[in-house]
Amino acid sequence: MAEMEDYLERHRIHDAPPSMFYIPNFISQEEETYILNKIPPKQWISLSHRRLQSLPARLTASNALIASIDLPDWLLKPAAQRITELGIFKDSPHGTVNHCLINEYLPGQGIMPHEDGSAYHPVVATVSLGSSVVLDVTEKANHEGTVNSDGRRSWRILQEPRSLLVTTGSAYTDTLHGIAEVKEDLDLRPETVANWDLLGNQESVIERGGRNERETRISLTFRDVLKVSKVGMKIFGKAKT
Ligand SMILES: O=C(O)CCC(=O)C(=O)O
Ligand SMILES: [Fe+2]
Repeated sequence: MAEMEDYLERHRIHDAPPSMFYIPNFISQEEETYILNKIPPKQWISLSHRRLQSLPARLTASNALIASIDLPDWLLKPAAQRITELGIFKDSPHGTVNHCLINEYLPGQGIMPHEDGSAYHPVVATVSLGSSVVLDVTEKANHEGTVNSDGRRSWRILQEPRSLLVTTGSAYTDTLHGIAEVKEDLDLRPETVANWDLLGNQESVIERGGRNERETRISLTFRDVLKVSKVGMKIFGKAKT
């Protein structure tokens, strides 16, 4: 247990709001290919700037997960299981993750700055697949000693394929996160990338002159939805008896 805490602590992004953790190569290339091949090709919900899947089900209007089924095995093993082993969900209502949002971004696509909100226990674990991308994190409130022209501090997190990003604490509650709609991320260097020291492959960023040409990226965002109703299951059970 203490070992796992040390492990996580070594992956803390010091130059970011508390608390964010970045683990490169969280899954292997084989595991990445396995997951990508398992994503159901016909269940995408198309939005104007990306497409997504909500597993095991979409949340209701009141943010409840009505789940008669659990997350599928291909999300549980290895990804969700390994995330739970980190201990980051030990204080969450269900002690583990029960929901995964899958987002797909083509080059030039992104997501507007937003917060994930109160439907979830305030921990999100994001596995990145396929392409590197910069996540922009901006504090919500104005703050003294700022660097942004509008008076809010911001940080750039480079998420490499197969990495894990954990967002919790005030990073979850007091910041917005978004992905710019650009085909390449520019000016990536130790001074501009908050998690530079934790990257798995700094060399490839340097070799490309600090440019990241985006390819198709798929993110898996694992969370614990607070409100879970097994009503679907119960009705089914009743009907059978
Ligand atoms: O793709 C990502 O890394 C971010 C996705 C996200 O912010 C969300 O699903 O709420
Ligand atoms: Fe989000």
